[in-house]
Amino acid sequence: MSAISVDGLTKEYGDILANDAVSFEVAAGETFGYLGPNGAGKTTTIRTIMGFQSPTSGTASVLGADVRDEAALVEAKANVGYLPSNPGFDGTATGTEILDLHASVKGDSRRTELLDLFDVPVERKIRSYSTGQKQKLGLVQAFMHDPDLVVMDEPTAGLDPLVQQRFNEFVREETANGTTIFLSSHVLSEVQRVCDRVGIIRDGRIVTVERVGDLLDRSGKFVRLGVASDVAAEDITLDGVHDVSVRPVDGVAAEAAAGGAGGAVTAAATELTFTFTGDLNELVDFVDDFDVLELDVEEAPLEDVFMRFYDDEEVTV
Ligand SMILES: Nc1ncnc2c1ncn2[C@@H]1O[C@H](COP(=O)(O)OP(=O)(O)OP(=O)(O)O)[C@@H](O)[C@H]1O
Repeated sequence: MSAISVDGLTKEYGDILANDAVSFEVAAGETFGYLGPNGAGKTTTIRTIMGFQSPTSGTASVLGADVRDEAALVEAKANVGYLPSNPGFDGTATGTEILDLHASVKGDSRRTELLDLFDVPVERKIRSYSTGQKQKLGLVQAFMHDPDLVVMDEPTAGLDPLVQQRFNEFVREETANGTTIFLSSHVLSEVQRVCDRVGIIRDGRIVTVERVGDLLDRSGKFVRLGVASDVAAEDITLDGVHDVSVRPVDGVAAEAAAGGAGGAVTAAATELTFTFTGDLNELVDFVDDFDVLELDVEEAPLEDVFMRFYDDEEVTV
């Protein structure tokens, strides 16, 4: 049985089609990332699968309970943790009071362990919390009853890099222990660190659902190569190179890029940028023939990935 099954889910808000026949499955034990830019429809799907709003058409099930069957969903949700985006806790309550309330409904067998990990000032009133402290309280609340499935809407928003790293390790440990995790994000690199598979949504429609490794292989790398010679786009003859752009760099810039001190650099220099979908070993062999001043290899930006999917879609429609 899938932990989450979404089937033709459509949600309209008046004239706005926020989810358009969205379908995907999240297997039990999987960590699934739901990716998309602002306004793509992620929160709409999450709120619908959590039963906070009804679908216009289509359906979804959570731990086997159809979201349109209120009684079944309430029962299933005893085993689900949920972290909304920007959790809106009552500002006049303390963290402890919030956790006590949730504990009375679902339990809190892991409260102490999680508070040690995420370090929340639980004795203080929520209105004095920073954004990150509220988010950490939300994480403790989502996991403290040791649920089988945790659904999180942008869980790392507002977390500093150290806590983000702690969160990533924690998610990997939870997955290893068999918990199913569904999280939304608009940052591919973040999802890439913890998720097995991703679903990408744009303008309310699923663009792709695939394994993170496959997605990154198809998306390629963004390469910036600085060389101490005059190079044209046609000189980059390597398989897997796309969208080459060439910019001559003046002597001073070349010297700075090379980290050289003193003495003007007279040779021409070139900065090339391109997307690379080939074998990185071949890229390394290829650049060995140049006098390399700079080489950066990064994940392709998420927007480029989205654009490529749109291009693909246009071709096939
Ligand atoms: N209650 C609502 N009433 C009207 N329109 C809504 C409502 N909630 C969301 N929308 C619209 O539906 C679309 C999808 O919004 P949604 O919040 O699901 O996107 P999102 O992917 O979660 O975005 P973000 O990353 O910015 O949180 C947007 O155009 C949004 O303006």
